[in-house]
Amino acid sequence: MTKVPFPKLLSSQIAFDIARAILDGFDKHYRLFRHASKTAKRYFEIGAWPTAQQAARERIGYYDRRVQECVHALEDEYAPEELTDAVWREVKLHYIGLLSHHKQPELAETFFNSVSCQILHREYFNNDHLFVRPTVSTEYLETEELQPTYRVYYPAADGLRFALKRIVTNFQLDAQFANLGRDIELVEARMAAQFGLEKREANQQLQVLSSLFFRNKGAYIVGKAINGPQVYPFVIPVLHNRRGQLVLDTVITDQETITILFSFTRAYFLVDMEVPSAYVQFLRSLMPRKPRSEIYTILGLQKQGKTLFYRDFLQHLKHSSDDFGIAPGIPGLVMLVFELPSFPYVFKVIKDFYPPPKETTRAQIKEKYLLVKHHDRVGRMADTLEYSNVAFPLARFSEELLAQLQRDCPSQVDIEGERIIIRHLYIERRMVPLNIFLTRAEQSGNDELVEHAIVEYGNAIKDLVAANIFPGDMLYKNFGVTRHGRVVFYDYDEIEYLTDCQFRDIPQAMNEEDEMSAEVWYPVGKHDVFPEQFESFLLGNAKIRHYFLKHHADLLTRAYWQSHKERILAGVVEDVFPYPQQIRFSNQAAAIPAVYSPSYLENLHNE
Ligand SMILES: Nc1ncnc2c1ncn2[C@@H]1O[C@H](COP(=O)(O)OP(=O)(O)OP(=O)(O)O)[C@@H](O)[C@H]1O
Repeated sequence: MTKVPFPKLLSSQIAFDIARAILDGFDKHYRLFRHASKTAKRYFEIGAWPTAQQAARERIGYYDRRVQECVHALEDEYAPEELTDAVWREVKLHYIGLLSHHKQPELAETFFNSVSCQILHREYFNNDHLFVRPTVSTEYLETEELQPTYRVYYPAADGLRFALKRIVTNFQLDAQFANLGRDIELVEARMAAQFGLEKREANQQLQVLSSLFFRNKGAYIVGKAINGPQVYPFVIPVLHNRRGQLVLDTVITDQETITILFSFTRAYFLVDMEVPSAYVQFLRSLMPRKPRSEIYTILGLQKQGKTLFYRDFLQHLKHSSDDFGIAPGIPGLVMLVFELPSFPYVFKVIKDFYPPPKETTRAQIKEKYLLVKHHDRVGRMADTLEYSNVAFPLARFSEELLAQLQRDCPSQVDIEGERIIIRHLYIERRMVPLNIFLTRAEQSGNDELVEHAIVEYGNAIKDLVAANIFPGDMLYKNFGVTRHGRVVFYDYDEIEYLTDCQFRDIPQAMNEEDEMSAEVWYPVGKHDVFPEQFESFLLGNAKIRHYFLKHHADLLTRAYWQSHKERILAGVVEDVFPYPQQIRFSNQAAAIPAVYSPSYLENLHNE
């Protein structure tokens, strides 16, 4: 490709118009995105859970729709020969100019890339034509903003209780609290005990993000307390009680629990943000180990998350020297999974052929992965990033991996000089496969760990059930254990909606021959599930069997599955708590100050 010199003058007539059209496309996208966050507040106030879930799902598709709209508009307006690379360079320069007062420049740059990648040829995918690196700074952007990103409260002036009350009432939720005064006292007591704020340093303050975080049936107040050099993150979940009144359910102060709340295994939050980069910066101060890419993603800005992830990946490649190889564990029948040991993610490529008993197609597998992307992942399904045409350095692929890719996924692999291009892949957080985790725990004689893993495994299945997901294949190899010891499902090709499954008891054998038969002698429909059968393929190991039956024997009964299916069909949206039950105020009588009378506690439990 001949290099076009940097333009001394912007001379293209159409470049400005194209830049303007792309930015208008982005602005429309972000307007609708913010609108969805605003309506989330209303749905929360009135408890319209199914509508809220539906709206959250729809929002995920907004971005691609706006990109397509913009691409079509440009293609309609301009002939391909007008969109030369010289023109596109000027488009980018105009675009940079247009972003100088923009509040979401990083997102607008990504939008520019998404549109450009559909119009330009691959050979122009470089920083002259796209934002391979960010150009417009997001630093201190919010100082120009009308609404501050976070509000500051000074407990020293009027007391912690008053500050907390103002924090909650400033959100102006249009719904009744059951007993806000009582809840505030509970928050105050726990914060005082855990943060030790009674020793007041001159800078003592509470900083609270100005918008609530909505997800499922909860709204979350996110902030931090500052006292001298100490910073204490906190999150206060606001929920509805059984009577539809609002309650402060707890205050989460533990860093790890806060990190899990923002985990890659959960649905995206809806947050009304004028300057998203300022939200990301604030959240990073609460969770310094969480990459910015994951924070953008959990805020529903998943394209930005994907862009940043890819930049981080390229940087990591540059600064590492280990080789890509097959991921440890039992190889998949439909996926070839590989890893770079120094990088905490795995890469999954759909194979070209699937041996029996798999009956599926590439399109069906992609559909299942898409289903998970749009569904509430309830902390139990890993989010995946989907990429097309990813280039890797060929020299860093182990021989075994290269041979397997060429054997199992020939349609997905192209070798271009020193690069190997994979046409389509999913990237997902690396976990320890549960089968490996259990074997290691057993070999080390650590029964507590085996029990923990089995309790978590059953809880993972139960959370999925509550979210209307039947995992299909529940073998341990299809689940992983996260850094925080949580068990998460990651094999989606056999996933079904629970409400599409027929849960059945194994029929009584009519004769001895059937009874003794090693084969299934009764007719089985495509969506039939026989929970009694789980025992034979899950509980071969005596220790695992013991712990499973101790904690999750109900999963082996048809009644369990059927009753949950009926609840979902009746329109019940189950509560799934993204934090431990023990820390809920209603479950923590012991931690409640003695001033509260027993009848007071009783009332609290009844709500
Ligand atoms: N996120 C992950 N972290 C670590 N290892 C993983 C991850 N995802 C998959 N693996 C490894 O790759 C293997 C195959 O992955 P996966 O179960 O997704 O493939 P599959 O082809 O759908 O499997 P199946 O044959 O059960 O349908 C797993 O058994 C596990 O060892």
